[in-house]
Amino acid sequence: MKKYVIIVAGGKGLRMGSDLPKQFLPMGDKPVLMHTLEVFRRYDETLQIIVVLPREQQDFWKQLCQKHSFAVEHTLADGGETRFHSVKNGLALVQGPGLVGVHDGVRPFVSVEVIRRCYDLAKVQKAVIPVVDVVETLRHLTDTGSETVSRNDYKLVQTPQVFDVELLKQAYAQEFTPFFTDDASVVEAMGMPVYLAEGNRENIKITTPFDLKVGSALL
Ligand SMILES: Nc1ccn([C@@H]2O[C@H](COP(=O)(O)OP(=O)(O)OP(=O)(O)O)[C@@H](O)[C@H]2O)c(=O)n1
Ligand SMILES: C[C@](O)(CO)[C@H](O)COP(=O)(O)O
Repeated sequence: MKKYVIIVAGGKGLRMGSDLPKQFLPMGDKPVLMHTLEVFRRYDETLQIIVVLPREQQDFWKQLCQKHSFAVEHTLADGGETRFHSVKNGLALVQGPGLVGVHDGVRPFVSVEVIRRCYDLAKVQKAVIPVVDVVETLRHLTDTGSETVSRNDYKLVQTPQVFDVELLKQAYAQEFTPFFTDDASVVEAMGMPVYLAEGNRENIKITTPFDLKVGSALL
């Protein structure tokens, strides 16, 4: 069965507040995005990797790849206005049946085991996402204040989110709404169930300078 991953790195990184887009920030000996691609290549030599980057950053990325002698084969797609539009641009390069994962370029600490688990389960379940437990107490904001809710009723959602190709293409043909904050929400909007798999706690999304410090410690 043919397998693809769309690695989205088309955002602005506003919360990082750095001049250099966060996917290119160095972590250890190489940029964040290279770490991410390497985990997926370790998972599967034959996986077709599609990286989504803003068009104006693509030449810079190619220069970085040369500088680091980065040999993980991939194709490039143009970033879009939102994550939804970036995924849609990547999906346009996916031809033929199979499984397609969507992964945030700024989640370099996903484990090979979690990637494998999600792709393996998706062969049967068609739509699989990695999740982890909430480890802190959660409060819900109400009109009058706030109230404790049961954390056992919630999960934190990670990527890669893996789908049957046809299903994800159908889902992404829908009109965009701001409610679509991940790929599962897009698939669910068609009335399709999403299967939860165990993620890994280190699989953080590098969003703020603090996350970058945590990431450097995790290397
Ligand atoms: N138009 C967009 C917006 C986001 N992303 C990607 O989606 C992932 C998760 O988004 P987030 O961490 O929020 O990245 P940014 O949107 O870049 O960050 P911010 O919200 O702080 O600007 C990132 O890999 C980001 O590059 C994307 O490909 N295209
Ligand atoms: C897809 C995601 O990483 C799952 O947790 C998350 O929803 C991305 O949100 P962002 O606002 O685009 O960072």
